[in-house]
Amino acid sequence: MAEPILALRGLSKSFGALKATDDVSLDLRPGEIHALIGPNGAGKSTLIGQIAGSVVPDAGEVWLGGRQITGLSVAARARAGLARSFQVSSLAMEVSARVNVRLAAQGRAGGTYRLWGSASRDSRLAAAAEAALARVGLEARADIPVAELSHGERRLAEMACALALAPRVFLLDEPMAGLGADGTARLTALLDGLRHEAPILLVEHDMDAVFRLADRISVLVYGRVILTGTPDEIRASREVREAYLGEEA
Ligand SMILES: Nc1ncnc2c1ncn2[C@@H]1O[C@H](COP(=O)(O)OP(=O)(O)OP(=O)(O)O)[C@@H](O)[C@H]1O
Repeated sequence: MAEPILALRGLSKSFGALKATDDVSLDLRPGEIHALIGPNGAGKSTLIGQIAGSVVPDAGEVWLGGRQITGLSVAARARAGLARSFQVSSLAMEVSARVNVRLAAQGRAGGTYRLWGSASRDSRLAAAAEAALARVGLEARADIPVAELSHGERRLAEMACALALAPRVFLLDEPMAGLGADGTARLTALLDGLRHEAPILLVEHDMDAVFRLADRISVLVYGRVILTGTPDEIRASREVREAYLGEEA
């Protein structure tokens, strides 16, 4: 079996007496979409925070490509190849998607704004930005201020920013939230192809999207992974149905 690109080992985080995540271990393998599902308050966002570096775990380790990154800052993890997006919009609203995506590409290449970037470097970054915009299908809307884009288009612009980072892993926290049927269909098609560029850890409440996209699903309940399996295995589990899926399964 392929080595995992992202490996979580025994991640725990308590807030006072509440164990938000409790000894969570899971792997993200090359080419896969691994969905993390669970009821409200199960600890999904806390887990994503521990992976991305915004939440400091009480115990446990995060490994990326065979390197332990548990002690690294959010920025250092992003540079190491973790692209987190969604839930909180990170786009600059007053400028275009193209400018946002170019800034993301520039951040990846050299940190902050540089006045005198070399011409070849600039054209490389511009090409990376154009490729990302094309990949999400936003070329025709790329010069409109983000504030004037639809909600679904903003999600695609955020994905283009993440793509411009050429990440090793995508961490997506409820990307379908607030999208209509068209937006969900567009984003589902995009994510479906994206898994081959970098594997995706997907936190999502939209069960149709999860069961359509996921290669494997982990079910988190009260901070613990009660089962990891294929969509069919998750559907067939009585424990999961009782704990979470109810009549939806
Ligand atoms: N900073 C914090 N301080 C105190 N409690 C917190 C904090 N962050 C999260 N919690 C609590 O930890 C538990 C897990 O929350 P978390 O947001 O990780 O769950 P979730 O599975 O992402 O939920 P949802 O599906 O509603 O987004 C909840 O009971 C929440 O109230």
